Amino acid sequence: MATRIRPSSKRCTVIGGSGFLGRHLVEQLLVRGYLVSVFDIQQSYELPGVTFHLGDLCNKQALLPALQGVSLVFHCASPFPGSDDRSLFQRVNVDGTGAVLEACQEAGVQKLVLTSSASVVFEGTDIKDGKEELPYAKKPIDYYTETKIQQEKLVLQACNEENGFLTVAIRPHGIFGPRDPQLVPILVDTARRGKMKFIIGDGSNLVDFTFVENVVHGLILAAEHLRPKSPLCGRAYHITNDEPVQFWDFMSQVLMGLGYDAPRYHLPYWLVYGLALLLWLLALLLRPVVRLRPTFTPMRVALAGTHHYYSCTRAKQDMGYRPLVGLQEAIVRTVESYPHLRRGA
Ligand SMILES: NC(=O)C1=CN([C@@H]2O[C@H](COP(=O)(O)OP(=O)(O)OC[C@H]3O[C@@H](n4cnc5c(N)ncnc54)[C@H](OP(=O)(O)O)[C@@H]3O)[C@@H](O)[C@H]2O)C=CC1
Ligand SMILES: CC(C)CCC[C@@H](C)[C@H]1CC[C@H]2C3=C(CC[C@]12C)[C@@]1(C)CCC(=O)C[C@@H]1CC3
Repeated sequence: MATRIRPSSKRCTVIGGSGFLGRHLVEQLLVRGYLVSVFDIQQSYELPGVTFHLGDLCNKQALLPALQGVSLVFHCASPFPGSDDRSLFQRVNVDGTGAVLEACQEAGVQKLVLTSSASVVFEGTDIKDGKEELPYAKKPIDYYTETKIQQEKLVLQACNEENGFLTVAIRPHGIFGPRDPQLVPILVDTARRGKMKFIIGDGSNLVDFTFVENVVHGLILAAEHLRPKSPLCGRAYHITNDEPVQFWDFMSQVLMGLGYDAPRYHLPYWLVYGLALLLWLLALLLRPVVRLRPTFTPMRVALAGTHHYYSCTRAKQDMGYRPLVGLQEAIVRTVESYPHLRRGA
């Protein structure tokens, strides 16, 4: 029988630690004195003191060596949300999370902090100051959301104080910041192709965009407040910048900060949503012949044209969460971090 290394409370593993959020988390954990290992399907950087374990999280045997002697695990891995590959989402977010749970328990891990998403309650219609009590989306808007719901349920149900295995889910919304491969790059690419001229709807819809360092702070607070009998056990927490902003104002600030024109002309929401739906169906039908990747997916149009902002009161009460970086400073720091995406660069 393999000998189990005694877990140290400052030793942790970040699954998905090569990704955007995961790498910011790793960097902050090091600053706060943690010993960090990364488990990921790829290695995107090197940092002194960080051990990388490469493998697929769906493979429990591959995970086990990365969890030896570790008391705390952060799970931040997921396929790209814009993908249309249903079986990949099912395999990684659902079956893979099952493997993570089994491996954690087998290795004697005491705490698992999942990065879920506030989108688990989003059905494409307005959410204003949404609390964690909102029911999961009955008709999830895409495969990403569908499998993030199942993933969160699996993780929260696995919380078992008697067995000494505690779990909590953090639900960020619209993460942005330096090195984000999604929000700013997609926005700039759309602008460079001349498709960022239109505002979907009347432009007054409020949303949450959350600076990556605030999400990291929420994840670490969650880990540190997750103890036997604490209110965090088996619960979900919204983490936002606590400063809802008009979607199109935010987009315009980022675009103008990088030297692009802000969108000006309005298009009716339902028209654009209907077109996005048609395009999505067409892409599905043509998939055996050609792989179309529409920029304006139904999910993105819904996110661009509705209110979706969430209350983080529960996180404030139970773990003393406050955003560390305000929205304006976060936008400036983000824009400055993308010199290569500036107009004309
Ligand atoms: N970005 C956002 O706005 C939001 C993100 N989230 C959640 O935050 C988490 C982190 O997201 P983010 O940092 O943006 O995503 P990234 O894609 O940047 O990071 C995810 C990492 O996980 C890796 N990965 C994917 N599949 C596997 C696998 N089977 N085994 C091991 N590693 C794997 C990825 O590798 P590769 O790149 O090669 O696939 C990547 O390195 C996710 O759980 C996401 O659902 C929640 C709310 C908002
Ligand atoms: C083309 C434009 C209409 C929109 C360009 C920006 C979008 C790429 C982003 C705006 C809101 C973002 C967002 C996510 C991904 C990137 C955006 C669609 C998520 C879907 C990422 C994963 C989540 O868990 C929820 C996020 C909500 C906001």
